Amino acid sequence: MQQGRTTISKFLIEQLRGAEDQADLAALLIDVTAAVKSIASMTAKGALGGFLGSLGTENVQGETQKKLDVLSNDAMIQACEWGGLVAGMASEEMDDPYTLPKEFERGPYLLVFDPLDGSSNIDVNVSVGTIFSVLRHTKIGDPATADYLRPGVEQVAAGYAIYGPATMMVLTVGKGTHGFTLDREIGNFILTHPDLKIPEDTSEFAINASNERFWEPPVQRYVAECKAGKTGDRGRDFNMRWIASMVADVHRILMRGGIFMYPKDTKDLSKPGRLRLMYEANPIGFIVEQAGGAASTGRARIMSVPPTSLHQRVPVMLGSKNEIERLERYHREYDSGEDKPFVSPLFKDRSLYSDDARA
Ligand SMILES: O=P(O)(O)OC[C@H]1O[C@](O)(COP(=O)(O)O)[C@@H](O)[C@@H]1O
Ligand SMILES: [Mg+2]
Ligand SMILES: [Mg+2]
Repeated sequence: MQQGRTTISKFLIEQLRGAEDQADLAALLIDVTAAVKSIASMTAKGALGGFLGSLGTENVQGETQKKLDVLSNDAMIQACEWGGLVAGMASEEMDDPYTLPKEFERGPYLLVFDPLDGSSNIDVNVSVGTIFSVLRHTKIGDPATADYLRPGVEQVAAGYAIYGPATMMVLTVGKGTHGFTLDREIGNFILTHPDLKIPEDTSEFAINASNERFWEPPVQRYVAECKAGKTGDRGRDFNMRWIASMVADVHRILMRGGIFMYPKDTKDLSKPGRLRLMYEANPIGFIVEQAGGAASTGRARIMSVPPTSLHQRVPVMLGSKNEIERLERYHREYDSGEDKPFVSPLFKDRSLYSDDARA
């Protein structure tokens, strides 16, 4: 290894010095990096690996599973089940929590993960990722589902890997958010982006605009104002991006600011959002907050939402603080009936609500 480079293990030992069960937590995170390396190698092989395509099975949320969803899930389990560091694991791809085989010692942590985030992108060779969250398990014996249902504020660590042109891991143990890049020649993650900070202001937003007609009015108001740019209330132009891999959108936000929204919509009233609280919103929320950003449902801090089920969905708005605060204000004004009837700034002069129209 070259002199002066900080490996992920060295970094973790330093960050966790003095913390409870520090060696165990560092060891668990290193096990996660082993899974990430094997997922990175599968995704990098693309069509040559025979890993692309669907399996023809569905996960608990009724989504068709890709081969790589299941292989990535297996990679996480294999890397983390044997070391005596976790008491159990739960994932997007498993209906119920995973119970460790009898022969493995139980450890002090619960690991919750989305093994492959953005997997609809895998067949088109666009960046995907893995998201994980670590909670403490204090009880004796194998955890029940209820033991996993803890709010995001109780996470002791969280992170994601992004399988892009470079494979990176971004993580937090509650002392800032830090990024590591996989050096494939030595097979190790090297600290390349210490202490990431999301700027408080931004002119870039990410949302799947095809759902616009299903959004609530505060989100419609926010996006319409961004789209109106210089000609509207915001007085400046905004840029929009949507990768459809949350990790990739969030990674951009950590690198240069911005906000990401997957709000509640009325497309399917049984779902209060698209993203899952336990293994998408909470870990990413922790990372974003530790980088100085904010993560909200529009009405509450994501990490304060009490989980009621393992695969619970939640509205997500996160990134540059001042924009998230604005979105929360729009929700408050809407809920209290304080805001004026929403009119797209694009049509202000011609709308029924404009002074001209009323005259
Ligand atoms: O296809 P849509 O509706 O734009 O949703 C995209 C969102 O869904 C997700 O792909 C959900 O994650 P999974 O791929 O793990 O199910 C996010 O990564 C992404 O932001
Ligand atoms: Mg996901
Ligand atoms: Mg997934």
